[in-house]
Amino acid sequence: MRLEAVSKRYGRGGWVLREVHAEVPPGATVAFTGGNGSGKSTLLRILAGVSRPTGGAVTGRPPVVGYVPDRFAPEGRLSARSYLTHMGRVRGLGTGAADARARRLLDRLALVGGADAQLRTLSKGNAQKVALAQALLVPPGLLVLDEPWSGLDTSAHGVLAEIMAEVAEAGGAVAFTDHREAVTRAHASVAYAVEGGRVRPAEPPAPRAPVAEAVFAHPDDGRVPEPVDWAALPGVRAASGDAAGTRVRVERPHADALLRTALDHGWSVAALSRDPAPPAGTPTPKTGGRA
Ligand SMILES: Nc1ncnc2c1ncn2[C@@H]1O[C@H](COP(=O)(O)OP(=O)(O)OP(=O)(O)O)[C@@H](O)[C@H]1O
Repeated sequence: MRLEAVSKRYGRGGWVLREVHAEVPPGATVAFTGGNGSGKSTLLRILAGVSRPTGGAVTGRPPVVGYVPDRFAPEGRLSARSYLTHMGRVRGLGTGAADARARRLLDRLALVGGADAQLRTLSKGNAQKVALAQALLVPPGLLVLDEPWSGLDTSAHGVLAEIMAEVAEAGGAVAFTDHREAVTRAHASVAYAVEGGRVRPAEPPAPRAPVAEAVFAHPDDGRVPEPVDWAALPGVRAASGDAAGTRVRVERPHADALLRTALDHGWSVAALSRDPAPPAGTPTPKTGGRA
């Protein structure tokens, strides 16, 4: 997907984006970084197709787009599960398939209050989990995430990183914004800087190193380890919890530092692999169908 000389102004206001050139290729994870008001959200809305550029062209947008806006404040008595099932049907799934997919996603994201929580009762972070689930009901060819880490709890950070990696590994493109350099470096394969409505390629993130995978568990002596924001540590690609413990994929040059951090926080190393298999359950993006 490509933006060519894209410009945007709202009504008769000043130019928010000027002559933007950017590429979001299949399999890439593209970060747009910049200060408040620089135009990042406007750019992501144009990428997602929910806002039209005033000038220029957008080409090659995949047919299935998942979009998570920076703010999602749903109203209403509908439960998260019913809402997602409805949205799944709007996206062309049968009721059974939509419901099953909704429940699996809400389980994976650990929606507090469960799938039957009413939308209007959700906290910011839990509403964001519903927005993310909605974007993934049909595996997207393009996943657009506006400040996706803000508001999410630590365990969801890991799941989000894992989901982004899965979409890219399945050949989809991911575009996201974040203010933090470390997050951009850990998760992006391509980066652009947005400043005053101009967009330029940022210093390319370090080439992707081979990964190792560690599983951290509670020690046998009954001590409770301190929480760690695994996804924010240097080189961490994904972190998630399962029956064995917390599973963290990290670029190999950062593996020793990760182990030190885990041990310093009272975690026990339950397993370590220098050559792990790709993540299970990698979805295949649809190349046709409704967006
Ligand atoms: N719907 C709108 N109508 C008018 N002006 C808007 C609208 N949306 C955004 N703007 C203006 O466009 C500019 C860029 O806003 P945008 O939200 O794209 O920036 P941002 O980089 O995402 O900011 P932040 O990091 O604070 O979310 C701002 O000056 C903002 O006031």
